[in-house]
Amino acid sequence: MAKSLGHFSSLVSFTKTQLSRQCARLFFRTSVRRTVMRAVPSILSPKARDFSLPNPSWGDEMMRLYNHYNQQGGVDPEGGGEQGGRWTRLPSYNRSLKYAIGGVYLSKIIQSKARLFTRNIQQAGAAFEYVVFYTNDKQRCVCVLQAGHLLEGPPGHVHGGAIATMIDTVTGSHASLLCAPVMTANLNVNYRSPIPLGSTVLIESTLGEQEGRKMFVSCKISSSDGSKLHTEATALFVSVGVSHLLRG
Ligand SMILES: CCCCCCCCCC(=O)SCCNC(=O)CCNC(=O)[C@H](O)C(C)(C)COP(=O)(O)OP(=O)(O)OC[C@H]1O[C@@H](n2cnc3c(N)ncnc32)[C@H](O)[C@@H]1OP(=O)(O)O
Repeated sequence: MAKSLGHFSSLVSFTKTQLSRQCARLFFRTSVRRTVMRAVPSILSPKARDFSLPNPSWGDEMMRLYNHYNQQGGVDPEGGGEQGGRWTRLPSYNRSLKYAIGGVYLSKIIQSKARLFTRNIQQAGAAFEYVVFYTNDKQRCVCVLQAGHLLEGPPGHVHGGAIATMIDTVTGSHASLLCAPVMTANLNVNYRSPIPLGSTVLIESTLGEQEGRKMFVSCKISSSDGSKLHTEATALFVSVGVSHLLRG
């Protein structure tokens, strides 16, 4: 009797062990399958969100200027000829890496949590809402910026660091159009009049001299009707090899 009870209890414990192993295997397989099923479409997805397209947070002035530059080839009201006078919208992603060939895939593998400073706020309209256009000859860029409430510096006005960030972004995007990758070597900013929080302004970037790897760019920020000058800046960009970025 004692012997058969012993057999029974060892059979029960054997069955329990088998069952728990089977369950563990099943759970592992299911959870791995679930993880893979979730990850694969995102890794294979060829599309990155383009942040420079309108969203519901864009106000009337932002939309008016977006349409002005985007529609009908966005003919430059100041002229500049057929070649230089038409505007093309620059797409905008939340990582610089996504601009490279295969970058959308790479960005999911390399430092996958990294995000471009100006495109990392979840709430639309809270910080930097902007779109950049460039002329066909790539000599000029214009950015329409709507400055959200999270960019406050002095009460009711935009933080100087946020303004410098946008100047770096626009002139940097401009220089990148000509020779990527580039890094900012020098940035000089003159703040002439404060930018009201929530307002829409124009950031204009003009290509200056190019000397070897160096690109000089000038920039100004003005009110959307052009009546007030807010900021003037100059920047120097140096084109670098990819190895410079990997070295850190
Ligand atoms: C599409 C994506 C959209 C996103 C746009 C966002 C744009 C954001 C851009 C950034 O914010 S980059 C981050 C801030 N910048 C840095 O962290 C750069 C740090 N500095 C460096 O990595 C190097 O110093 C630099 C790449 C700028 C230059 O190093 P190099 O070893 O490649 O060049 P080198 O020092 O030999 O200098 C090359 C030329 O530039 C000149 N140069 C370099 N730094 C300078 C400087 N600070 N002022 C004036 N000239 C400078 C230098 O004199 C020389 O002139 P010459 O060829 O005539 O001799």
